[in-house]
Amino acid sequence: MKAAFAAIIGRPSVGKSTLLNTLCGNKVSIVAPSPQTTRNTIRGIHSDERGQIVFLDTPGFHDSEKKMNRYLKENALSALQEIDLVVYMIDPTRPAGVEEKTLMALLAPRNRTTIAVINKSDLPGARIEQISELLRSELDPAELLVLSARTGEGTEKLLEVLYSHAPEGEPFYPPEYYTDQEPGFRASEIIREWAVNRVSQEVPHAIYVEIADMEEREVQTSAGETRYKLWIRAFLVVERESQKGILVGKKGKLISEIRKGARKDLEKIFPHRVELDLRVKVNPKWRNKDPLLKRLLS
Ligand SMILES: Nc1nc2c(ncn2[C@@H]2O[C@H](COP(=O)(O)OP(=O)(O)OP(=O)(O)O)[C@@H](O)[C@H]2O)c(=O)[nH]1
Repeated sequence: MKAAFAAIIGRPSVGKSTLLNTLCGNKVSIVAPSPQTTRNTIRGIHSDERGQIVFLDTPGFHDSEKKMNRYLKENALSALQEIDLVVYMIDPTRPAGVEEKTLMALLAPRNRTTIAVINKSDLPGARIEQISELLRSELDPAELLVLSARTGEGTEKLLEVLYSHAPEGEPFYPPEYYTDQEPGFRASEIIREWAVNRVSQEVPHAIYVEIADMEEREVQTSAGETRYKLWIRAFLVVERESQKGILVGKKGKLISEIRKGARKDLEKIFPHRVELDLRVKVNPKWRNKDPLLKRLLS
């Protein structure tokens, strides 16, 4: 089995998110808050019989050009310490510019395998030959691939190359973290935790969380790009009206605090922005209602 942490690095709009979506699918993958990575967040995971590649978001490299420059100046290469493989993406329809050269100089392989990927091969006007030459002279990557993250052409080959360079090892994350049921359960646990920690006496025991809806929605950014957000509609269910009043709080202050806190934590484990619609409702004596209890405990 192979297992590796890989960073996808490149200038803004080079196609990093598109590539990740193509490689890992858009399905919501939930990640255990595991200590495996400290400075990087997980953007996607690919697992199959070959092993597992965990794609990491390296802070700073993908923000605005301005932020990226500042980041490069501060030379925080330490963000790459935990990484086995670097996928360096380049857009052959744009002039290479200073940023690109700085990035290449920074990434020029030291103890790490760098795979150069020329994206957007489907576009006319892609100067693939010139960019390949530049990559060979400035970066000297272990592999050089041409692909289209959008159409998927060439992306299977990239996976092959990644697995061939990945070190031997057991998967970092068990596949059951990525099943369809799991995200709902984890989401309800996070919301419940925020609620029970904000109330006292008998109220915490009277609360359960019902996830009414959970879906990924496409959103168009102002730049006309497609992003995904996770939309969750959930209920905090209590036994009595008085408990509902406590949870809602004065002018809805408490429920709003719970919602905001839970949302932040949900965004730590889901790869998308989260929108949380959270309400309180009463289900009298739910604890005595056997079928419901069975469902909750099963
Ligand atoms: N034609 C074509 N367009 C692509 C391809 N890959 C990405 N794009 C487009 O390029 C734009 C930027 O893609 P993203 O995946 O958002 O780029 P990104 O690198 O994640 O961008 P940041 O999050 O800003 O760093 C989008 O409009 C994509 O649809 C490709 O292979 N071919």
